[in-house]
Amino acid sequence: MAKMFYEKDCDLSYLSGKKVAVIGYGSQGHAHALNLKESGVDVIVGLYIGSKSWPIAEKAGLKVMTAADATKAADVIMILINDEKQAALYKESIGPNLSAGKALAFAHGFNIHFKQIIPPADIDVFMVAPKGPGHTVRSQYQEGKGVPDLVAVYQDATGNAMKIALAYAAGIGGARAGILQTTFQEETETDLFGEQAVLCGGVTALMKAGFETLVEAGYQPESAYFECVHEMKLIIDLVNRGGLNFMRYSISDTAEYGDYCTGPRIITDETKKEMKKVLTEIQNGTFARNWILENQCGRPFFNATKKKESEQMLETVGKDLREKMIWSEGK
Ligand SMILES: NC(=O)C1=CN([C@@H]2O[C@H](COP(=O)(O)OP(=O)(O)OC[C@H]3O[C@@H](n4cnc5c(N)ncnc54)[C@H](OP(=O)(O)O)[C@@H]3O)[C@@H](O)[C@H]2O)C=CC1
Ligand SMILES: CC[C@](O)(C(C)=O)C(=O)O
Ligand SMILES: [Mg+2]
Ligand SMILES: [Mg+2]
Repeated sequence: MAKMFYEKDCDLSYLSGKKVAVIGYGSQGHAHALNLKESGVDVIVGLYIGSKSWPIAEKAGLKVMTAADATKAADVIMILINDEKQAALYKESIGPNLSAGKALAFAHGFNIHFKQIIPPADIDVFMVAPKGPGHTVRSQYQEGKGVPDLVAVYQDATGNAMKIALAYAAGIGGARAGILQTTFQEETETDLFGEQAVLCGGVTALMKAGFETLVEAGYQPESAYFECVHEMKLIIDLVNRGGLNFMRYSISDTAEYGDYCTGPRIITDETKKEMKKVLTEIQNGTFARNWILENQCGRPFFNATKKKESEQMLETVGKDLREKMIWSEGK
């Protein structure tokens, strides 16, 4: 049984009298910094001179400095810049400014697990990984809710690493939803697998294939968009609320019969075999090596695919439909 923590298990006072540096102010960075600040934590933001995030963080009322200065000033340093840039920043600005008893924190285990960052033994190293996008970590917190977090301790130099991690997770709102104890290895491998095979790669490929099948058969692209893309969230909201059972209670019996007959024809044994291959390539480091190399040679595949994907019909049709929705007015 997984070990879970909730608000009653977390003591925010483990961050009292401590300064937390949030390095990076993007999707996760803005959410962690603002949620912690509103939870009463002393937060600073670490960026680089010329960063486009710098004025945005300052406008939100946060004290901003370079990553090196923020590391010097803080007791807890949470690295929230892009995974592929973390090793270089650590080497240049963070590592040289760490001292015994500080804590280094991550929201994803990639750089520790794949040994791109090797911290000194006299500091705490922990992870608080929200299981959701940064903008949702922020909006859920503002609504009095939270996104579940995974926590893990890689090094416990002070003896308090887990207590500090739980306080941090509570400070960003995770304890309202549930905090699950894990390891850097489990978080890294499951997160990479989930985003590639299911949440991002799997879902977009499924929506695209459905959209294209309908359009190629002569149906209106707008109709295909509503059916295979827009409605996805509405169906998933029901799963989120009450599981597959509640979704199947809400949909028609016709849809439920089609779900049972056709689902296994779309996601077949072959698909599961490929999923296992994807997982193996994550576990044996092939994916990490490819991603690091892709960055070292200027991201040719990433950039070309991003351009092609952003120009596809599904995107242009969807943009037009979303702009005409009543709640989009004035945006
Ligand atoms: N996105 C998400 O929802 C999730 C992300 N994570 C993890 O969180 C971490 C952060 O990812 P994410 O929030 O997506 O990152 P983003 O790409 O959204 O933001 C990166 C931020 O880092 C800044 N930055 C880039 N390079 C440097 C540098 N050299 N020095 C200082 N600041 C720098 C950027 O500034 P500028 O604006 O100038 O580019 C920007 O503010 C990653 O480890 C990721 O795996 C975990 C869970 C979910
Ligand atoms: C699903 C993608 C994610 O893992 C996340 C939002 O949890 C990420 O790396 O952004
Ligand atoms: Mg994730
Ligand atoms: Mg991820």
